[in-house]
Amino acid sequence: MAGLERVNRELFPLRDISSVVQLFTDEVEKSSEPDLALLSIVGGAVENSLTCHRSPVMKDAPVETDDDSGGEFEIEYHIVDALYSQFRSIILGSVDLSAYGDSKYATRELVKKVSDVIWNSLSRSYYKDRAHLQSIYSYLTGNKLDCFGVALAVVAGCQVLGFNDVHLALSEDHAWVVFGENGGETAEVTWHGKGNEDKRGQPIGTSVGSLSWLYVNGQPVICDRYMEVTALVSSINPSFNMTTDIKEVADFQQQLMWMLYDRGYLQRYPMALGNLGDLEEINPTSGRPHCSDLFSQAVDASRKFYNNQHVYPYTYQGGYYFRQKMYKEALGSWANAADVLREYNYSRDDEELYKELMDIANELIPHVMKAVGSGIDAHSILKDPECFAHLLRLYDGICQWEEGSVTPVLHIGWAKPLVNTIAKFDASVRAQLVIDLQDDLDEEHSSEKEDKNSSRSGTADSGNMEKTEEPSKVGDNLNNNNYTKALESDSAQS
Ligand SMILES: FC(F)(F)Cc1cc2c(N3CCN(c4nnc(C(F)(F)F)s4)CC3)ncnc2s1
Repeated sequence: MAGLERVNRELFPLRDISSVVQLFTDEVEKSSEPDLALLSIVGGAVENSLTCHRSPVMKDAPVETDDDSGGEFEIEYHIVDALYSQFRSIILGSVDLSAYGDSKYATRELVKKVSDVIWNSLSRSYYKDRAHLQSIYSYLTGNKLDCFGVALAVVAGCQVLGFNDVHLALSEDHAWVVFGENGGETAEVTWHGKGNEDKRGQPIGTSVGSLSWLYVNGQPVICDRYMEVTALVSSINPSFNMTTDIKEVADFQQQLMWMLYDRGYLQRYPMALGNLGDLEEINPTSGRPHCSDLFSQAVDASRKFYNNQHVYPYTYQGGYYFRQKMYKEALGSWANAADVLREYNYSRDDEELYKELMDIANELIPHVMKAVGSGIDAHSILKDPECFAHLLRLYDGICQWEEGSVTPVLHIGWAKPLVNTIAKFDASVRAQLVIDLQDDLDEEHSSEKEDKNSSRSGTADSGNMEKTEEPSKVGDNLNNNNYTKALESDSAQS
């Protein structure tokens, strides 16, 4: 049954955010499942009308516009109805259901067919990373979708065909679908990254590739219809250009996210909690949890539902602390992010995460060292052994990420900022370092990476190094090898 009959036509034409929020609220509160195609079309229409021909407000100083220069959009019912019918007819017209048996559950062939229908109707060549390509509105009006948008459109297409077992599966940098009687089947439906052959139709690899962050060690966010609405709302993009956001779109997204949050649809979705935290940091909603609570809820959700295998909750949180100049807490979050990495092998599919860690290690931390180096910070980081421990835990986690990986992670570009950073810490702090040598340390080094999923999940927690029967005071050793000379010469230069 076409979703539009049930839509409250009095809301149209949609002229303000509250009417669009009402439409989304009606959809998630109605007895049957929310209609993904309808919501993606409406959300995309609002986003595109406000970001693609507007007078922008500066990203870091959203000005309250008393006139309605910011909020002007008008979405007519007949436009939404036409686009919705167009999507339905594309899907229903291309898929001959009789060819897929009479099972009420989707088959791999059916999922692949829907993916082909979307895939083959995309423009030949366009800049895939551009903003505003995530919605079915973009697909219908511009034949363009980004990687996430293709996956969402496939799930929406399967919903049109009546296969409500097909759901979105999300890692931190990829999307695929689950389907079948108990959702036990998986299938690639979109591409990933640049220059990689797509694997559409194939199940998610169980090979060594599945030890890469890209598939989050078998801990993806498996969506139900409501979490799929959360994913499409979370993918709303308020950017006008690299430096400017459209405040009305951010407000629109924020209000939708709180509506979904109140219904529990962000509870098992760490990145959505992180996105809402970012929005709240920029523009706090009175009476709502503080953004730092949302970042903590994202961390807790990853620990509770995903075996702490997600990295982004810690980098969302670390980024927040960094912006608030809470540098010790930032180092702690970044070290916790690196603890997650230990479980993974670095693979060429993990570039996005590599860039994130490069930025932390080689841009943000040097910035912290400069900021505290000028002595303004009384309880200086540089005299605090726990900060030093966080820093070492961060780098040790990156090293362990590299261990057993076919692709190296670290290179000289990492070593120079590292040496500089360590050199900034007081010698007295470095001398306090006691390395906790586990008895089985040498066995661990010889064991294959496969053991990663076994014993290592209990890695160092807050970096407190306990005394063991054979402590080796690294501080002393530092003074009689060329490592120290490197430190001294380097610090002499800086
Ligand atoms: F589907 C893919 F392939 F696109 C993978 C997904 C990404 C993503 C997301 N993102 C990606 C991470 N992202 C981040 N923004 N800041 C981040 C941090 F580095 F600060 F942690 S991570 C923005 C929102 N937000 C909600 N859901 C998803 S599903």
